[in-house]
Amino acid sequence: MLVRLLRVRLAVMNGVATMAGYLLFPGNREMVAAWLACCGVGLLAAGGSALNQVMERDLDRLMERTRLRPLPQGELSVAAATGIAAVLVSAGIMLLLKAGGVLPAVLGSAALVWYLGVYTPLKRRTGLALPIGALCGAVPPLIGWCVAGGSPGDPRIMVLSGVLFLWQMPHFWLVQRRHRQDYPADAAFLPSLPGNGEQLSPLFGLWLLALLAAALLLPAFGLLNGPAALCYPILPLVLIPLVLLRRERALRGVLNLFPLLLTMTILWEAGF
Ligand code: HEM
Ligand SMILES: CC(C)=CCC/C(C)=C/CC/C(C)=C/COP(=O)(O)OP(=O)(O)O
Repeated sequence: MLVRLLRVRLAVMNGVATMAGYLLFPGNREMVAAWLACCGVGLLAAGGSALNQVMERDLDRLMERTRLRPLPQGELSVAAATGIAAVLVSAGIMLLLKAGGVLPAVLGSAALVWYLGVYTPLKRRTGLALPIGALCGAVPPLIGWCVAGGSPGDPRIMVLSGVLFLWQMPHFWLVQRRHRQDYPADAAFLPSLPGNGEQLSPLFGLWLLALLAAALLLPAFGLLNGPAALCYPILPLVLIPLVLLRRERALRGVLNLFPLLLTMTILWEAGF
């Protein structure tokens, strides 16, 4: 039940993205702080998921994909879910404070407020909620970078956060297409985004090309060198034939792994 409430895989992947930001910063390898940051972000994302489900329990009841979640199923009360979220969010903020001081904790709190206070309400009104919500999803690498000693305005971390920002749109569009029955064109909530027809919309392909171009900025900016930079283009280039062959299930699987595979390349570059 808690796995469904906390969306553990999504929370863990946000922790992985935090590690990518930490390892991208050259030199610093204080791994205790790195792990504290990863766990802090993961706890914040998990707590955010629980509060998001408290706020969306009416919508979750309507969708096939979400109707089995603990609140629509009556497995958990609103008070209990809110209490669990409060513990997780408090713990997450404390871990970020311990990992890197006030700035990471403020960034994490701001991302959480954006997710719950901007993205979640906007979802009911406009499909533009997606790119707006993707801003908070691009914050985890920034948190890792700042914990490692980087400056939040450094172009190098802007490239990595920008890649994660761009990735979130095709990531969600494929989820939405997989559950298209939950997103009818006339949905009173969560208006469908372009690209929800039978075929993948040209917008999906264009957005994926933008993601690939942004991803290739990492070796281009010297953020990846040596063998990691040589092998790295394989990662985004695998996506192109999957789109052309319309292998959506494989495309969704590879795309969902994209943040993990990107982090592993940065881990390789960092000499682990
Ligand atoms: C606006 C941004 C995003 C939206 C709208 C979005 C939407 C979704 C949705 C609807 C699901 C399916 C969840 C379910 O059915 O229970 C999902 C799954 C997932 N998301 Fe996202 N997501 C976003 C950002 C992110 C970010 C930033 C990450 C991590 C870096 C992430 C990682 C994942 C993972 C790992 C899964 C589970 C995939 C699986 O179960 O195989 N997502 N996302
Ligand atoms: C540091 C920190 C807290 C960063 C934020 C990480 C984070 C929670 C990003 C948002 C991910 C997201 C929009 C998930 C989809 O929610 P949804 O409500 O659209 O999914 P649903 O349709 O399955 O309910």
